[in-house]
Amino acid sequence: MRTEVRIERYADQGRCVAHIDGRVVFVRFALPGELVRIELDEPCDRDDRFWTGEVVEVLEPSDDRVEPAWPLAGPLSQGGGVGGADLVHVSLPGQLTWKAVTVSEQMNRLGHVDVAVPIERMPGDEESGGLNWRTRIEMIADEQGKPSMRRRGTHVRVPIDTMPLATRTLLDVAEREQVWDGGFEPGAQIRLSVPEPRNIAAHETQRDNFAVLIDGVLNAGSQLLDEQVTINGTVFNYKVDANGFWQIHRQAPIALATHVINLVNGELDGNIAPVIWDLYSGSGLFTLPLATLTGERTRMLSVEGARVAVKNAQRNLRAMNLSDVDARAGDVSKTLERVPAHLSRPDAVVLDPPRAGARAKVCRQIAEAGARVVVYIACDPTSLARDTATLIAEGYTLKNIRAFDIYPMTHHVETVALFTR
Ligand SMILES: C[S@@+](CC[C@H](N)C(=O)[O-])C[C@H]1O[C@@H](n2cnc3c(N)ncnc32)[C@H](O)[C@@H]1O
Repeated sequence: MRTEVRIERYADQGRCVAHIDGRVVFVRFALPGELVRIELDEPCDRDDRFWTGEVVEVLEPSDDRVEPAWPLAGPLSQGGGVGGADLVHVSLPGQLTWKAVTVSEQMNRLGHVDVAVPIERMPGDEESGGLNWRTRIEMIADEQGKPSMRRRGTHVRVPIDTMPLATRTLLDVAEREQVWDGGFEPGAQIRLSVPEPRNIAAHETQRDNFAVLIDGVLNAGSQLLDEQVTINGTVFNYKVDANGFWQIHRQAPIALATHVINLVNGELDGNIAPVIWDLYSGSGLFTLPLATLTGERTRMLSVEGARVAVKNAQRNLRAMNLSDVDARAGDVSKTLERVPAHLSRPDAVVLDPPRAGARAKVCRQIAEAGARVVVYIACDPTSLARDTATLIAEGYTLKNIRAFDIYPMTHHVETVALFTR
């Protein structure tokens, strides 16, 4: 069913809100203030609490509207529908406004704090129009064995021969490894991971620093990738599993780790022997700089659920002779129930949980351990806002909050919040 609506405001998941006869409709590819014709998703029953739909025609456009730079990810009615870039119809400044409003709204609604959270763009993104930032991409092989993406609301797989959000280095590797030519098992998951070269000389001798994984199994390149991150002038080298977690935007590891270190150092106030926890620590992106760039005799506990990532974190720590870090594999909440005495009273806690957030139990465990400083890195502002309410109830104050646009063209945003008590 098609109908005309006036778009009111931003909602979640890259959608906006409109109303039809008092009923909420979540609309894809819309912008506040616009008058648009939408196609409602079927089924839309009288008893539904809300409906969803997508813009098919823009009658009165917003100033923030642009032609999609990647039409395949745009609206279905314009031949798009493959997902992966739900703000592709929004100008780059408009994307920052969208994210700033949604983060502030969530912090207000669920965290009960009134803060403006401007969003900071990553270096290079303006020049590349919000494209060419992903160091990791995933696709599915279609019936002909070619890389493809599924068109929303259908079983149709659209073959693709490029990925505009991928870095130029990744696209070069894909070309060289003839990934776009196909030859994969239909239905297979194809994942490419290509570290961003930070050092041109090293890059030339590191032609195998990439991975093509098919259904999680290495098909070409290396299982163990070399990532390099420079933080406040110090170079850190990381071994990372090609299947494991690593920040996707080519600039995110630098921007996030630098900000985290600066926040922690700003709060430790010259403490030369602090105890620091790094929770949800992955391969040690924050652990290594926290262990070396804070106090002279910093002692640390890091906790990560993925065993392979912990093995790599331990390898990364050994390579830097960092013996004062107890890098543990396990669930964060369970591990925090049995922390060795010398690490049990942290001065600062850094946590970077998955999308669902740390949840109330972990926030309370952090508070009970007596941490004065908490640095929370969040990929979902809704979870951050919920956990903010718990931390505030535990006596913390939100002292600083910044957000980073490490997912251009999508509604996703990374927020870093500093709490003190
Ligand atoms: C957003 S990533 C952050 C990793 C790391 N800080 C980084 O930036 O590279 C979240 C990590 O939490 C881990 N994780 C998820 N749930 C967990 C849990 N309940 N206990 C421990 N680790 C968990 C995941 O395996 C993942 O590595």
